[in-house]
Amino acid sequence: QAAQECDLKCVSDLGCGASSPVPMTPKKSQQWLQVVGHAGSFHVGDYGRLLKRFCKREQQCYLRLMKDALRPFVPEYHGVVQLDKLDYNMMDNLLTHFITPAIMDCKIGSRTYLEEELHIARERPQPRKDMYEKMVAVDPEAPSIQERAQQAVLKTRYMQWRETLSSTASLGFRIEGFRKANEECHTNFKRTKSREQVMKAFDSFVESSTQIVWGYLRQLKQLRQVLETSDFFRTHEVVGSSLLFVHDWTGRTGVWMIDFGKTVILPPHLTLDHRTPWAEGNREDGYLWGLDNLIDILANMLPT
Ligand SMILES: O=P(O)(O)O[C@H]1[C@H](O)[C@@H](OP(=O)(O)O)[C@H](OP(=O)(O)O)[C@@H](OP(=O)(O)O)[C@H]1O
Ligand SMILES: Nc1ncnc2c1ncn2[C@@H]1O[C@H](COP(=O)(O)OP(=O)(O)O)[C@@H](O)[C@H]1O
Repeated sequence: QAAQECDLKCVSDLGCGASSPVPMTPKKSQQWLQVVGHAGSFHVGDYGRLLKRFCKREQQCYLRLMKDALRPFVPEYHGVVQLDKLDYNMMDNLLTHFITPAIMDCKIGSRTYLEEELHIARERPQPRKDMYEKMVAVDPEAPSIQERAQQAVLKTRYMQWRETLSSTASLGFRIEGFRKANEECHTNFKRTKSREQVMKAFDSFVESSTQIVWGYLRQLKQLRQVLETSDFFRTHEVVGSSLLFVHDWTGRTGVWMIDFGKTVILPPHLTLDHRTPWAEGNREDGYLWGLDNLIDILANMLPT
């Protein structure tokens, strides 16, 4: 995807107590690649930073995350900046310290739309033609008679269909796409559903390197431990968020949580364990259930 270098105007700093340190990375041309996600949302900044189109919900999450035990597992957040009259959230570019990295985006959780989106779909249904077209491109038989007549589907219906077609519903995560160091890009995982299919895709991503699998497994277990104690995690419905896996030929690995555009704070009386199955109203997102399955699958890729 195209990304461009830019001169920034800082419109708001971190009023959250997080330090805004002296840049550790020199002001030089930065490398960045987008695996999946909305096109045109990002710009590459200086000093190893990345700009993502401003989303208030995501900003609020990053401000809270900068004060939470999860801080080491998310990109460092540097406030809001303006570029060509548009606002952006500025964060660390996670690829900065890798050499020609391989990158994978894994969407975690058993539900990919917010409960509030379900309410809106009921109150003000807005069938979408673009989603109908994406659906029939994968499976011409998928739409119902009514959907076929309208040539349109509701977003929540499309999202549920994507969940059951992939491993989201059965394993609590799905591979969205990856890019290998040799620039090979793989994004055709809409039907990757079984443990065996996921394992095969993962093996291709790490090019059968046991050392890399070990590295990721260690980091995922650390992340799980921290998630189980995090105040942020206990008090938020985390939907549509991904784990970004990055490694390079030196054997270095890194896993970070990204994309908090659909992560919302819960009402004060409610907390989640992220493992209980979702039933409408309980707000559970299956995040830890998915992470448990992911860890189990990676562990099974190692020699016994
Ligand atoms: O992956 P495909 O099948 O193309 O479907 C996409 C993803 O589910 C996006 O979720 P994410 O951003 O988590 O990857 C979602 O964005 P949001 O739900 O975040 O908006 C898009 O909704 P629209 O942006 O409404 O089209 C939807 O079209
Ligand atoms: N902090 C980051 N550092 C490096 N790459 C990133 C970072 N954030 C996002 N990306 C890249 O951009 C892609 C899309 O990011 P995401 O936040 O999920 O966007 P969207 O909300 O449009 O889905 C990721 O798969 C990854 O390749």
